[in-house]
Amino acid sequence: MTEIIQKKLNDSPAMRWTALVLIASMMFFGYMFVDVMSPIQALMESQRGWTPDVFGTYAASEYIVNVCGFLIIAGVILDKTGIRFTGELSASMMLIGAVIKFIGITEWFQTTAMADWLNSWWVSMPASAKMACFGFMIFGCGCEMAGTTVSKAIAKWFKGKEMALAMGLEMAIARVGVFAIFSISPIIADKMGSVVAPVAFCTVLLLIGLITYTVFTFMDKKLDSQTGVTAEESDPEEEFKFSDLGKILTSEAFWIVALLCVLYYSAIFPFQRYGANMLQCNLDGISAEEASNIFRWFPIGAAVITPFLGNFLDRKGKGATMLMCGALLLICCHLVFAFVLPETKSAVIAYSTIVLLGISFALVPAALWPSVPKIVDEKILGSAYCLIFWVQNIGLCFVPKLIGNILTSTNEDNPAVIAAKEAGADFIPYDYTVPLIVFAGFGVLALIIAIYLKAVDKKRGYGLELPNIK
Ligand SMILES: C[C@H](NC(=O)[C@@H](N)CCCCN)C(=O)O
Repeated sequence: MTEIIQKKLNDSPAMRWTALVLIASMMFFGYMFVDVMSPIQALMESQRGWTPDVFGTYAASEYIVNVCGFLIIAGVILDKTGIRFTGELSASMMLIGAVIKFIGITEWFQTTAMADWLNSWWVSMPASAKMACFGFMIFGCGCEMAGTTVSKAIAKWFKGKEMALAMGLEMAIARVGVFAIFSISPIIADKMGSVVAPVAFCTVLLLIGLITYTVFTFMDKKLDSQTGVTAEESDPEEEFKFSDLGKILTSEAFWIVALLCVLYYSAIFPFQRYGANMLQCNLDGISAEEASNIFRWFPIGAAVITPFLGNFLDRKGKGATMLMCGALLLICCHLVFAFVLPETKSAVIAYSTIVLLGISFALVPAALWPSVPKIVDEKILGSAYCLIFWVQNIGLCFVPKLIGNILTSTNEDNPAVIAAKEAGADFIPYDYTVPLIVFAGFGVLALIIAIYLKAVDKKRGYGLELPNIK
């Protein structure tokens, strides 16, 4: 008897890589929007009165609704409705949030009655900042939900194929987005003479992201029709149930990965906020722009290396070992920044440590996210990713504030800081030793958990050290 083997859409490399480009575009534009204001903080202060404190509140607003439980609901939505609906919902929320933020910072909005009312309470936060925070909260819900949806979509399209490479490429594309917006946001603001222009630009890009994801949903529908997955045919045994959430939360492997994730990323994304200033404080006589130029090799280094490590993971495995190496590198880098750089003030050491940190930022994400499908069932993968993001978001929301407080309190008696403040200097030479030790401390805990994960994997046989390509 002749068996007819039907080729599915994701069996074609061209089709599955096209799908990846479509979904990664949405995340590329999303990550651009996240950091659109970061390089124009000084302009926001002069044009809209956003002090560093206002900026801190604005940055935390991205995560606050997620931390309050939205990501748990997002996981249920993802597992109950699937990647097509959730992706569209996420992209739409990102766009709606962006539009609110755009309106909030326009010249026109500042003249409205609503702005007068917003200015009448919590007066240290200007009306523009309150509206921007509100928009950023909605955007943040969409962006994090999109991040988990994209991981689930890649796991679906690349299972048994180049899954880690695809996840690595998606993250690399997103990091290039951060690099790109750091470079072009000040140029657009300068050319158009307003902080509104870069935000408007990124809002339009988010609309394009919604369109690219919509195109992907048609491809995904076709894939489902080929694999025979339809709403009517779905097996009740295979359907997501609320009790599955309990299964995830009582799984030891889930908590190991979630804790590793929050500890590692707490020493990365919050550090990203202070990194350029830390370099300026530790290298004598360099400008903020020169410090940023050194620092931007960090996301770019990670972007270049992540796909190669993803490819290595697909073919050779060694995921748990990669997590350990990444955490170890992170500790070494933060300790070099804390103790070696202030003594040597060497640009070579600064550059090489930034590149090494970039390698760490490639090793851990490249191994962490593709490991999740190995420890949880596919039907609860969306919820698992969302719950991991939820635990991670708690760190991302509060660690920047913690580091800010530590930086302020450990520099209260610093003569150089006092003198610079008294002189009204633009640049304050902070001593970053204690915040950097705290970052290294997160790394030490992450390393201990990574070692434990490797031992658990050996005992339970999750296959974290095995290649993905079968
Ligand atoms: C894939 C992973 N993304 C995350 O961890 C997000 N929860 C946080 C994104 C931060 C920007 N808002 C990554 O980028 O490695």
